[in-house]
Amino acid sequence: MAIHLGGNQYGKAEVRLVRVDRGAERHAVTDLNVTTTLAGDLEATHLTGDNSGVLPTDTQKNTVYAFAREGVGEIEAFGLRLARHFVDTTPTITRARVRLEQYRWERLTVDGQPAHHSFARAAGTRTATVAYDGSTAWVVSGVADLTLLNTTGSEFHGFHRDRFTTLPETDDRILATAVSASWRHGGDPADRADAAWAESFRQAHRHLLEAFADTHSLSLQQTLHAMGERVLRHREELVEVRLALPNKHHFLVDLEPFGLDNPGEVFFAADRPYGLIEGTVLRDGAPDPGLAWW
Ligand SMILES: O=c1[nH]c(=O)c2[nH]c(=O)[nH]c2[nH]1
Repeated sequence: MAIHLGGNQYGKAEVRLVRVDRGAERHAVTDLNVTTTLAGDLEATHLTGDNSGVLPTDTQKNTVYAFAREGVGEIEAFGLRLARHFVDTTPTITRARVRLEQYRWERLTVDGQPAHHSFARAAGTRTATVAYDGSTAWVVSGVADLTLLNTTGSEFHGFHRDRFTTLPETDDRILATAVSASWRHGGDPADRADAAWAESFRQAHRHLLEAFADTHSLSLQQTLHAMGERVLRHREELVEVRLALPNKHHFLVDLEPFGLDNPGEVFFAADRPYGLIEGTVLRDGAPDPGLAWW
């Protein structure tokens, strides 16, 4: 019986990095969770324990910290620098993927003035995944855990019913979700400036929020499509948006046993189970994704 090694990759998961930029005016903080993943000619280590081609995961972790000494900047650009370094300087490594999560810190204000060095953790995580194969780089940016809620403007009715269906139809419900969204950049991201990455993120994030707020929803699926479509309509550098939207159900509480009505005011917020609505919205003619979703 012949047995052979299949696909494989390795790296350091969840390198927690906090960088303080000690500006003369005020400090800034960058708080990251970085995962590096390398692949290439690694058969020897798997088959014989010959580790001569293995760049240790410990070294990968050290590289993240050492590169941060020079500054981090926007996570997409930081990921590109790391991915290029691993492939371009390690003979056995032909592909690298760097995943970055950025936890957001908002500056405090004191007496209406921005604080010099004090911050509060803000909701939502900014994400980026960079892949590089020695010649081409792919970048996907995104957000995770962005919790949104509409108190009205959401309906759900006309759905298929069978003998197990009990869900009442509604023309007015709470719509709440925790957005995980990733958007793929088209073109060559190689030499994009930090300012361009920052603006692209800011605007994509804004359009997601505005689409959620603006869409009169007949289903969370429809809202998902509206969110992806709006990002692509406004951001020509982006070609694909993938969304995962948990439906954070809010059930109207029956107050009749207490002789009370409930005109859409008192809800039970269930945490599980939840509907999970996932989908991809693409620009027509979007380029091949290559390793973008690796
Ligand atoms: O927006 C929704 N989409 C569904 O597919 C669904 N299913 C369900 O029970 N509630 C909802 N809401």
